[in-house]
Amino acid sequence: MLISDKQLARRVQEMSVQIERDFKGREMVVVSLLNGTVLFLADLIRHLSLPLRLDFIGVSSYGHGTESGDLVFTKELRLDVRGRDVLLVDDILDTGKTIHRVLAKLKALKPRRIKTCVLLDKKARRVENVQADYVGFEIPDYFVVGYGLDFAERYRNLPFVGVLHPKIYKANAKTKSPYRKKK
Ligand SMILES: O=P(O)(O)OC[C@H]1O[C@H](OP(=O)(O)OP(=O)(O)O)[C@H](O)[C@@H]1O
Ligand code: HPA
Repeated sequence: MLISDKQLARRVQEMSVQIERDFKGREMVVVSLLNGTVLFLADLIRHLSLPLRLDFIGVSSYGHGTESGDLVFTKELRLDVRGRDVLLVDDILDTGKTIHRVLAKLKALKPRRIKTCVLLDKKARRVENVQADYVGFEIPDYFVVGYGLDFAERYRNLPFVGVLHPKIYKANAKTKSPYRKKK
């Protein structure tokens, strides 16, 4: 275990206080990235008493491995963010490729401002020059799972953040993809 459920709860509450302060007086649009943000997002927004709208972008690049691959958008944003204050939420900032691409997409929609919020920041593997405005925890270079984060779509339901033992992903390298084949 790297981060306990109690540590997560405390930090998420602290992050919400910071966000409330910065977004006061404006209705924000929370844009959350699927699928990894499910638990973090649910805990974060229940602490926010500001008016907000919520939408999702589906984006995936890790598939059933531990390395970033081609980025695939699985769901597009439906809300209009032009002139709006956007809070972009993701579970982890790792290489930075996901947030970098999503930020470019969002900026093209002309919001008033975009603030980024991530639960975990793994600086060691960064390849894109991106930083988040709100960070829950900086973590070392481990492949982590739990509290929404997966390995091959498993472990998202763990209530804590844990480090995946390398023997799990090494053994899994030869196993079948969990995804449906494209027709
Ligand atoms: O900074 P990066 O190296 O781009 O990695 C971060 C992204 O990787 C994970 O998504 P993934 O592709 O695993 O999809 P998921 O959210 O469905 O798990 C995670 O949820 C982030 O969105
Ligand atoms: O460490 C990680 N764990 C799960 N998903 C991820 N996506 C990027 N880095 C990670």
